[in-house]
Amino acid sequence: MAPNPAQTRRSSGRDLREARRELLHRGSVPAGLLQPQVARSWARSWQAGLQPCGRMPGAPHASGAQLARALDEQRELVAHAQPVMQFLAEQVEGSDSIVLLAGADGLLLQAQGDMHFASRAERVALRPGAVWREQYRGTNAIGTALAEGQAVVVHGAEHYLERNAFLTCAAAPIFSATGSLLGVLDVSGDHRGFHRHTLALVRSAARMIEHRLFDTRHEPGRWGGLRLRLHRQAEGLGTITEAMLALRGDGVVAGANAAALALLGLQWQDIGRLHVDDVLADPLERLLHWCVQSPGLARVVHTRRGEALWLQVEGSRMVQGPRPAPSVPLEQDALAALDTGDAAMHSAIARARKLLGKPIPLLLQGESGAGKEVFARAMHASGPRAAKAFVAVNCAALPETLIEAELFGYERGAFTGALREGSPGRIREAHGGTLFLDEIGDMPLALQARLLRVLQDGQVVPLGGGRPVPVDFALVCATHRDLPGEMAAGRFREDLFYRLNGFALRLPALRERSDRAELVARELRRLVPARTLAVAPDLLQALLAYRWPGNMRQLASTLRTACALLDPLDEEIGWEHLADDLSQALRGAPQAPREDLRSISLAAVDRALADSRGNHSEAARRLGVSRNTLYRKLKLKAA
Ligand SMILES: Nc1ncnc2c1ncn2[C@@H]1O[C@H](COP(=O)(O)OP(=O)(O)OP(=O)(O)O)[C@@H](O)[C@H]1O
Repeated sequence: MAPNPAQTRRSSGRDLREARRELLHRGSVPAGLLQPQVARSWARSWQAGLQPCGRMPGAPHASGAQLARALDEQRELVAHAQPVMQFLAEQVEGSDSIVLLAGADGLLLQAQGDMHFASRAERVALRPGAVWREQYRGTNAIGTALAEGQAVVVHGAEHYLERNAFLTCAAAPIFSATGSLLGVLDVSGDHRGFHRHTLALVRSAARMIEHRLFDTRHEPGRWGGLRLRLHRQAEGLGTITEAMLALRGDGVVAGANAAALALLGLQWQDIGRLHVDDVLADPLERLLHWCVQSPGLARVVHTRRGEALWLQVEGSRMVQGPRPAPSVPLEQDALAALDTGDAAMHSAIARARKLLGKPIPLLLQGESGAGKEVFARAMHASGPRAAKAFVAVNCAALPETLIEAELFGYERGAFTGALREGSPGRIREAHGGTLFLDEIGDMPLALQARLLRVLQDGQVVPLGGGRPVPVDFALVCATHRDLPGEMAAGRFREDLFYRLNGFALRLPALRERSDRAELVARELRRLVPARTLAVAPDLLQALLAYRWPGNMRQLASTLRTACALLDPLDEEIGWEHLADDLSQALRGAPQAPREDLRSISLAAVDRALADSRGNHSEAARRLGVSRNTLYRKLKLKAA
């Protein structure tokens, strides 16, 4: 295991004095005198314009009402943290220390422990309501753990502000099941009482909170999917060292704890993307079967890497029951969730829904970042193949030789560098599920011929020979290229085009969508569920008028950055939360075509016609207008 930076040797008093002198003289942190985490934090504190000595710079402090609101918004975290904090306070009793809980914004929410020390801590505002982000208070365990996303000890004069040098603090971040930082748990005390074991204690306590949060959030009945507990030993199941995974009904890994990431070699980015079949050799159907047959029974499973693990699986009735027929749309299935009020999107979703479960290949067109993959995933999750794999292959991202092996698989020893046991290939992995071929327009001609054969024959022949294997999958392809143009230029096979293009759907570019305000609001709710954020009115206007060349991808990343830059008590996103280049682009933004009455009414006509399968009487009825009015509008449209 890699040594934890927080546990390596602490700097001596001389090192720290020397480092501080250098910082004040040269304005940079000297190498080698400080622990790496502390050195990085000193550099950030200096860059934030903080002076190590002298008067304390201004730092925000929540009013009673603001603190009460923060406690209410984060009540789940606070409720689960409380008993753990009490346990921790008992462990450090008599050591002149207090236990603190801070939110992800550095706002201290709760304190427990030694009242005598608490009154000393009050003098440096180490109490609920104060904000301990690094930018206000320099290097400190809470702020530094938040900035680094790691457990950290900040001892004595390692604190950037000299006034905090009487403290020794150990803090560990608390993560949600999807990897977002929920807060920090901290033990702060008099620096003379420093104990090497405090950090390990705080880290275990943070794991306990994560474990409790995970467990209750994914309780069968409350969570509609499966909850998996995994451990190398049967006795480890049910303890806080167990790995936990939450699976959606379609098998996508929707949540994990840190132990699961370590045990299964996953990363936070994999959550929401990986299917359990990519992780475990035992397929989803088997897990579902066990869940019904003997929930909670410990069994042995194998990971894709071949390791044997003990597993307990539990799930709600919803997962165990038969899936609803695809023709009965659920109120809020994944496709419905994409319908945020734009007419073109609504019509695309309505038409896509009719294709679910039918053997018609779909060709998704739209600009880069418009959400084609998100749309394809939503179709998969809303259709009858949801329990099987969704396999996405980006044809532009791999060199020709690799795509061939990646897609069609290979026999053992087929080429140098191949896995000894061979590989089934992505097409076979999609068997029963959905194969999503992104950037299909970039597929090399030779592979187009092979793909065509697979689609015609319904079987795949692995590289290096071997017997053909029958495959059955729903096919969704996406491209932002003009395929007819590519065909005319001889870069795309016509016969393949007609095979792929069972039905073409074009997703609108973001600038064409009339639901941009709703998309902004939804994304903010998703990013910061605990707070109600507003956007400054002039900024909102600029966001809505901007052309968004990167579409949803660019909008989502802009809002993510803005939320990261918010101060803890901010309730509004303003220009200061945007990167300079985007601010500039927004201020000089050429306006997107305004949503005028004519285009709104024509979009409504399109939508009504799509919903009524082109039946004019039905469409007129849906619109609440006469057939003559509808014909007039259609004439206007054609003009
Ligand atoms: N409806 C949506 N709501 C919120 N975010 C979305 C939505 N659709 C897409 N996004 C965001 O945009 C990003 C890009 O989406 P996606 O990969 O589906 O686009 P794409 O059209 O397939 O892009 P490319 O052509 O470049 O592969 C996603 O990672 C997601 O963050």
